[in-house]
Amino acid sequence: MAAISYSNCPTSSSIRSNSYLAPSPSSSLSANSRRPRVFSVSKKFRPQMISHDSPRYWNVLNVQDGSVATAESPLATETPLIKLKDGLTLSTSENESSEAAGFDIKETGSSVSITVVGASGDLAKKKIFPALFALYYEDCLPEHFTVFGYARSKMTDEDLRNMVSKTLTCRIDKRENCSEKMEQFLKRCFYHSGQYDSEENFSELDKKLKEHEGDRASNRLFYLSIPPNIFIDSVRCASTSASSSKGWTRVIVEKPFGRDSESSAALTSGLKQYLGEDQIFRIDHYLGKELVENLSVLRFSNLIFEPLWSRQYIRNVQFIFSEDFGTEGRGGYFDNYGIIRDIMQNHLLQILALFAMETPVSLDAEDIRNEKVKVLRSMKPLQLENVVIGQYKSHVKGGVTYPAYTDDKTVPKGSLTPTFAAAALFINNARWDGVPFLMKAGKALHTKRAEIRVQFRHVPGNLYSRSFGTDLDRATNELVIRVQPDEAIYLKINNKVPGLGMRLDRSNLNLHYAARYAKEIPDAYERLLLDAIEGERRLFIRSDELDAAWSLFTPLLKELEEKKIVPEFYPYGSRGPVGAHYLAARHNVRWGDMSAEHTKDD
Ligand SMILES: NC(=O)C1=CN([C@@H]2O[C@H](COP(=O)(O)OP(=O)(O)OC[C@H]3O[C@@H](n4cnc5c(N)ncnc54)[C@H](OP(=O)(O)O)[C@@H]3O)[C@@H](O)[C@H]2O)C=CC1
Ligand SMILES: O=C1O[C@H](COP(=O)(O)O)[C@@H](O)[C@H](O)[C@H]1O
Repeated sequence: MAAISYSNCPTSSSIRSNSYLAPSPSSSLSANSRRPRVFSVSKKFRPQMISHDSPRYWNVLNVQDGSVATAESPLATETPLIKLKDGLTLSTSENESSEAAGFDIKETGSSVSITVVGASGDLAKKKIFPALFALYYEDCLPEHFTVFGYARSKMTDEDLRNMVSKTLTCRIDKRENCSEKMEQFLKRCFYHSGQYDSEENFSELDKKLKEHEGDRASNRLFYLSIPPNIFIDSVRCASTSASSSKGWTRVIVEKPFGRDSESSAALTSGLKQYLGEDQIFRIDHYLGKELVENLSVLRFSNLIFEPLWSRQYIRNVQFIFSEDFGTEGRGGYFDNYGIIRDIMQNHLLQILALFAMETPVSLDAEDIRNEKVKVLRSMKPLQLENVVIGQYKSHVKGGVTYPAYTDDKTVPKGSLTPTFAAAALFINNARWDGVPFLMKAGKALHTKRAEIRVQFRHVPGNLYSRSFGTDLDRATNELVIRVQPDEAIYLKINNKVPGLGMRLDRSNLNLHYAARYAKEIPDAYERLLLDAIEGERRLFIRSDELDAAWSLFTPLLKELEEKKIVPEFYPYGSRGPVGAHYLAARHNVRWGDMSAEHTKDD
């Protein structure tokens, strides 16, 4: 039966788990929620749970008149409430059996307040507030929600609204009622100025939050959009003075999660002094990108890919990230981290884990994260000989001078911090033994792009090998998942050029998102914020994943720093250090984005 949703939100988990591919209705539910629950009691309302299409929405049958209502599950709200349409709420003691559960009708609903800690900062302005507005525009936020900005800067509610309004867009021009929606959204935004280590200031925030929450069950989400050295202080103050007493409290933590294994472990134990692991949402925004989400769909819902997904057919896999701008404005932060910590250890490694994992038991967060962590734990720590590092230098092009990394005033002169790195990694398991997984990440390169390239093996005894000359690599299939920009999935195949002769050509079977779908793709932060509100942890990083990720990179990072390895300098706007080609060649790999036939379109 189709779920009846009272929300128009096109991206809520109810819709996502209810895809046309029709996974089993319970496929995205936690183990606890899989058992059908039957609630019955009061004379007036005798709702009976008949299906749960998502963790968030349950279809509830009124056994008296046979009508079906969509209810928000207590699992989603983490409060013992089942919210029916029209603001009615059934509260229940969450009885697991089919025994009477004791419903009691209250005319309230739960509220969610989202506090952006560090609201005056770059990320808040650039990503978080716009994502919240987009969710509001799409009707994805709960009916009773409030957004609070918190930072030291002195601002009024009105100042915050002015600041936020400058970055809000409806993403696509001429969307209906955009300015009214913006006004309505801004009315829900408030500001409180305070120190990050002041329990008193957080108590003041708590008071303001309570004024907005009223009698409702109150759920609170804190987004730590602040430098990492103040994460723990903020969490201590938020949890002791501003956590919810009648609902859930969750904290989204932004990267960097430490600089190495030790600092990451210290951060985790610091956070866990005040929060349970289930309250911590470690964000890696690459996991929220549409094509990264699609990776598992592509692999597990198409018969043609999964059988090929192993060392038997795949020669190598490449994860490529490039930006055509430098560290502009973020040099101070970047110099302490470098490209390996900024991009490889998190974004690219997370994609690798998703790419290489075994089929999870279900789409449950824990099942997926269990498989990802197994991949990470099967990998050898990175060796220096399998890494190339680079740093961009100044370059003059068309009369314009592009700066060197060290020209940034916030970067120490003579800094050896890499702005580019290439690496070869290996997964020591039966599926991937011997297959090089190459990563390449760089700033100030010739293009902005993130993609996954899967290069397949040669066709054994290829009948047409003469048509390819001596370069058999040109004849192999390559699957490209272009994460951004201009999202696409395409497969390079060999085909005959039409005509009477027998000439072969290479063509792309292309799923080009802009051509296939009229609808714009939501920003990663929208998906992740919605998931955090809904308690969906699949796209957030669990602490054991984080430990395993750091174990792979920490020895290398220490060696680079202790030996003061000098990066290879490459001109701003170039294709990066040539060392990356030698590294690939040593593993019999050619970078897919560098091949002679690589054109702008692919
Ligand atoms: N910006 C980006 O694109 C990305 C950022 N991140 C991460 O997100 C978090 C926020 O990033 P971003 O917004 O760029 O950070 P900002 O440097 O802009 O800092 C955010 C806010 O924190 C406060 N703050 C800054 N420095 C200090 C300090 N030393 N002590 C106390 N408070 C301070 C400031 O607010 P006030 O002075 O008003 O208190 C500032 O507006 C960081 O952890 C960053 O690494 C992750 C991915 C991308
Ligand atoms: O986490 C980070 O990501 C951005 C790139 O994100 P994108 O979504 O714009 O591709 C990168 O610029 C930044 O250095 C890094 O910290």
